[in-house]
Amino acid sequence: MEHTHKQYSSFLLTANEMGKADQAAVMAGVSAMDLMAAAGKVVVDAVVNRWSKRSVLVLCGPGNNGGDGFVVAQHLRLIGWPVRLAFLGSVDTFSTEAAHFYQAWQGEVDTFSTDLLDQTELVIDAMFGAGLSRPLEGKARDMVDAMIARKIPVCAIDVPSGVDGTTGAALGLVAPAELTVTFFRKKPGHLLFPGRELCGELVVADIGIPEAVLDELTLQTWENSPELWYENYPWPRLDGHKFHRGHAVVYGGETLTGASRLTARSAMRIGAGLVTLAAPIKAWTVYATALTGVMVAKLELSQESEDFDMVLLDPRHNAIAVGPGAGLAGFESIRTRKIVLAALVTGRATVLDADALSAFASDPQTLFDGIVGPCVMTPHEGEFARLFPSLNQSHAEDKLSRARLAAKQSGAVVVLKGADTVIASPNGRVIINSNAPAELATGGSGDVLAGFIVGLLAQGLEPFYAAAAAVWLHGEVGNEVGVGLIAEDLPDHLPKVLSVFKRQYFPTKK
Ligand SMILES: NC(=O)C1=CN([C@@H]2O[C@H](COP(=O)(O)OP(=O)(O)OC[C@H]3O[C@@H](n4cnc5c(N)ncnc54)[C@H](OP(=O)(O)O)[C@@H]3O)[C@@H](O)[C@H]2O)[C@@H](O)CC1
Ligand SMILES: Nc1ncnc2c1ncn2[C@@H]1O[C@H](COP(=O)(O)OP(=O)(O)O)[C@@H](O)[C@H]1O
Ligand SMILES: [K+]
Repeated sequence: MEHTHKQYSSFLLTANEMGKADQAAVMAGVSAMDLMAAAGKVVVDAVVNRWSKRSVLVLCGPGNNGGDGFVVAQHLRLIGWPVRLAFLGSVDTFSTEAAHFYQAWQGEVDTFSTDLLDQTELVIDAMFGAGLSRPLEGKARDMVDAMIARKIPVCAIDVPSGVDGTTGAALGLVAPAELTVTFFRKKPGHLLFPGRELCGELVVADIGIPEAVLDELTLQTWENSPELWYENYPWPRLDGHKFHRGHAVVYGGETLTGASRLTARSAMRIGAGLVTLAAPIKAWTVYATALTGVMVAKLELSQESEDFDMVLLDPRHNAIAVGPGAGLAGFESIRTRKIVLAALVTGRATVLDADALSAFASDPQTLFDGIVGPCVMTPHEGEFARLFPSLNQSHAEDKLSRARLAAKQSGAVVVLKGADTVIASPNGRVIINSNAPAELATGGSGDVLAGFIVGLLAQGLEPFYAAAAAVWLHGEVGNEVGVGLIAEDLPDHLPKVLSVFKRQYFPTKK
């Protein structure tokens, strides 16, 4: 992925990177004073946009987040809003800019006391932003406790105080905001749970930091957006035929046959020229009766993995998916492992999902050693914990770092699924997905995702983009179907989503 200008809007900045962007802006001649003034001003714009005039309490912390709060308080006061301000810190330790806006504030400065909430209709949370280093304590904690109990609407500056902007973790107690206004670019913590939910509506505002400062940063984190991959999206060639669109092979298990059928249908829907489902002989009739456009290959009981090798002998079979319904009970687990290793050894693009991952729970290294070509693994948190026990959720690492480390450790693109799916490449690049609705939390929707990915791989999209595009389209289809969604709906609503995507990004394409 090149750092082209077009991709900049989906960059996400960690606290450290935001600090560097800030410094680079100052080096480029923008004054830190102007940045703080602009930050306060855009918060006021967002507040006025959302709420009518009402009595406001601005809670200012000891750092620059608190400095922003002083700017907000003064602006609101000047336009006639009833404003009170409480300050948790000392002007002596304020930065020059924050001290300047402290002096400019024309009202009273109260100390933190929960009594101040009595007549308050809106709180501006300017306690802590990017500089938060430990959970809130003492008066700040008491205040947050009372804000939560009284359910007073909150507008947070940069992040709700207590949320780590880089990881989305809540460092202790946090008052959820209805509106969060952040500056220049989103931060990963605005998209990762629980941060995403605690932010409420998120507004990203320009405060005068020049876009060019991004050139000086080595950025590796993006929000998923077609901006990142639409130029590579594999539309059919006008003069093409089906073999130009790839041939995906999906392994089907013996018992839960629906899973791999969903995968195969989804691979066809997203445009694979051909899809073959390779099924054990015992279940072959089920597959052969249920599938029409998808071809069904028969694997003899005595030599299943050899038969699978035979299917893969055809060099046109260029992408493989193993996992959905593959089977883990007793002997099935050994068979699933063999099928996975047979797929990987071909060096062809492979998607490993569900049972293909769990089958290696006792020996993940054998799986990682087998990865010699392009590979995408799509674990949910449970599968992830089995495969990467040292990185599981009970450890301190955040979702972004866990996915990144897992990709590095395994050599595969790792799609760590959930409401905030993270797509990580072994070279450190990471994409956070943000468009998926909760309705996708239904049996079989992961099987569909595996099908979308293998279908895009078959059409030649590189694994990181294929995973990102599939996850985004999966989210869009989820939104298109909406409430009442079942997994079966997803592939069949894809054409509508694809045509909207095509019209928007390729308005002149036939
Ligand atoms: N482009 C930009 O970047 C711009 C950034 N801007 C704004 O600056 C904000 C970042 O400011 P910041 O770096 O001063 O950090 P901030 O969040 O105010 O807190 C740091 C202070 O809190 C303290 N402290 C930490 N945790 C604590 C705790 N639990 N309990 C008590 N104290 C605690 C910490 O003390 P320490 O941990 O060092 O002891 C330190 O004194 C950013 O979010 C945005 O709003 C804008 O002005 C415009 C341009
Ligand atoms: N709360 C949620 N919001 C958005 N997407 C979700 C949510 N929960 C799950 N998903 C998505 O739904 C899919 C579920 O996949 P998975 O857990 O493998 O289910 P299955 O094995 O039943 O197919 C994943 O793509 C995941 O990211
Ligand atoms: K804040």
